[in-house]
Amino acid sequence: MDEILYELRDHASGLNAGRWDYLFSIVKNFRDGGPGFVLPDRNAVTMTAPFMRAYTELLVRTCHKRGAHAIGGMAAFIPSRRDPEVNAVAFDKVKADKDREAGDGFDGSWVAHPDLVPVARASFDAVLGDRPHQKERLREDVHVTAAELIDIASLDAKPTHQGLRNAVQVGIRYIEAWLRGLGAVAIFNLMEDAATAEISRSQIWQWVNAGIVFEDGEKATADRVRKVAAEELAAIRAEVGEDAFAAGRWIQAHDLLLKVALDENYTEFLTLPAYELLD
Ligand SMILES: CC(=O)SCCNC(=O)CCNC(=O)[C@H](O)C(C)(C)COP(=O)(O)OP(=O)(O)OC[C@H]1O[C@@H](n2cnc3c(N)ncnc32)[C@H](O)[C@@H]1OP(=O)(O)O
Ligand SMILES: O=CC(=O)O
Repeated sequence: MDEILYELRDHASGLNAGRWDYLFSIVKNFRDGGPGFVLPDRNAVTMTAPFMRAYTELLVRTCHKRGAHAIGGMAAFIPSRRDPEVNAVAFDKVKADKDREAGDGFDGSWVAHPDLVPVARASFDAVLGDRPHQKERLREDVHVTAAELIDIASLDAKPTHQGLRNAVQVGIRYIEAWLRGLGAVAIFNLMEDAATAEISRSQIWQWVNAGIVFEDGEKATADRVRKVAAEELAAIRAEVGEDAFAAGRWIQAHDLLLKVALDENYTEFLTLPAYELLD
């Protein structure tokens, strides 16, 4: 982070804790690093996981040492103007996330949706008051080692069959939207973008290649992934109806997900083969 700030010194005002890109980088770079690097279901890796906390606190310390702003990351929860229950969950989750960031020393944050601006603002105002930032908090109490930044083995959670299904669902739905020109999409009330879709397909790749055994005693195999993907494609077809299914790019999305999740040679970015499918 010191090097990034140095190189961008004439252009950057701070660093953003891009949590999803960070998580994708971790899965991607350590995908075949052995059992100690197998991540549990994506939704079980929250910002309070020790290695995520370590990296965000180090970001605050590094930025403030250099006089740069530490900018918080994007919580995935999307509010809904139509569903008060979904809205309440999103507001609660985002409030907890922004309270943590403001308490940890971030100077501001990033939100996915305009309705979350007042939520984030309230969390930061409670800590900052009238101050525009808290760069004077140097966080010299933060001492993070390289090992702590990748301490995945300390996570309690394990990959689950439902986590595999969710990764397949999100992967197909996101790639289908991407092929129609969308970059960020709300799926199951969570913000999905290329980084979160990359996490989903890379986790499938990692679980299959590591031969993970799920809680039901079944192994993660390519056949199991294909079966789940076929079931999910059928469920989507029933959900959207024949006309919308035919008008969408569902089959291409299904096929591409299987390719980037199961090909023995891990594809560097899922968007590379996806670009070849664009009109
Ligand atoms: C993980 C990462 O890498 S994060 C970085 C990439 N991700 C992003 O930037 C996500 C940005 N957010 C979004 O794209 C959207 O909020 C979505 C796709 C998640 C949800 O969008 P929608 O389904 O359109 O949300 P919704 O219907 O509630 O929108 C309500 C209104 O707010 C607008 N809106 C929603 N998000 C945004 C935004 N980020 N900025 C400006 N306006 C927005 C909508 O256009 C809509 O406006 P309208 O009432 O005039 O039509
Ligand atoms: O780019 C944003 C992120 O959270 O990753």
